[in-house]
Amino acid sequence: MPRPPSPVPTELSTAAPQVAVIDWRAADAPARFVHSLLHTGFAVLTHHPIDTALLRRIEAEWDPWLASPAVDNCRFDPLTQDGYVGPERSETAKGQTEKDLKAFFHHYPGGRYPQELSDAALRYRAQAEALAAQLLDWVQTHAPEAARRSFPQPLPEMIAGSRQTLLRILRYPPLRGDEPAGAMRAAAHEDINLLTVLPAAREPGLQVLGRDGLWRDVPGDAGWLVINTGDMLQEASGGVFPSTTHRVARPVGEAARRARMAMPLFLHPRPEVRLSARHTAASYLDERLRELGLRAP
Ligand SMILES: O=C(O)CCC(=O)C(=O)O
Ligand SMILES: [Fe+2]
Repeated sequence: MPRPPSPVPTELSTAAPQVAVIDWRAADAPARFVHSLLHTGFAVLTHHPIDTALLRRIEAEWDPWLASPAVDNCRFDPLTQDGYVGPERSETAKGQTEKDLKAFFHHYPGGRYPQELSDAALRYRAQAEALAAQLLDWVQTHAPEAARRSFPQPLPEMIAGSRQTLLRILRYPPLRGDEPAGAMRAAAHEDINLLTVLPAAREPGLQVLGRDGLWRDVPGDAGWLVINTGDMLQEASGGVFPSTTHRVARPVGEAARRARMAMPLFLHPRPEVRLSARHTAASYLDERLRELGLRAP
């Protein structure tokens, strides 16, 4: 007797959409990329044009630099928003109480850059910015009609000539064991900008919050590129593109003894660009930086 078909497990029928892994060179990459952003806020690209040897070089020189006294010459300036922020001052994500277990350096075009380091991070920045602009074109072309009607101007025009795009080089130090119980490497948060380009870190930890309320690891083999939408794209699209909550989980076991490096590029419009009836890019950023404690209230 043939067996009756087994019922579809409920976990499957209610499963949140998965982050798509897409070959950047494929003819259908733009449409699949935008589809994944719409449904998960994230997409992962393989075979992309960013030089991965350059990324390894940046890790090798910035890992010791971010843990050295040299950072004292380049501390964060709240006016220019660039420079080094140490673990003692690090961000407190919106709605969280513990500081993140991380140190980072912010770089803006024409801004400060450690003179003792090579220009590897600047060369990566140029590559990531060019790719981000291309991906924003993909979003504009394949956005649903409702999002396109909502954009106050075409997305590529919002970034033309922008000097607000931020390169952040992050070092999450090895855990010492005395960290506050609730502290994460990066607590649950959303990014503020339009799109984020994030080369997959060599250490695990990046997780995305699904619509079902479950945390899932973002697929991220070495050499892959993680892209996510930020609050500004959500705002400009009238909520059609979600800005998805993500975090970097606190490591356990062997991984806790290793530092983790990451280098997201946050694509920002020019400050005067209107995102919605309520906000320009500048007013939106200002509100969010105050919440993060990176600008005086
Ligand atoms: O370290 C990572 O992989 C992600 C960092 C991140 O989400 C951020 O800095 O906004
Ligand atoms: Fe983030």
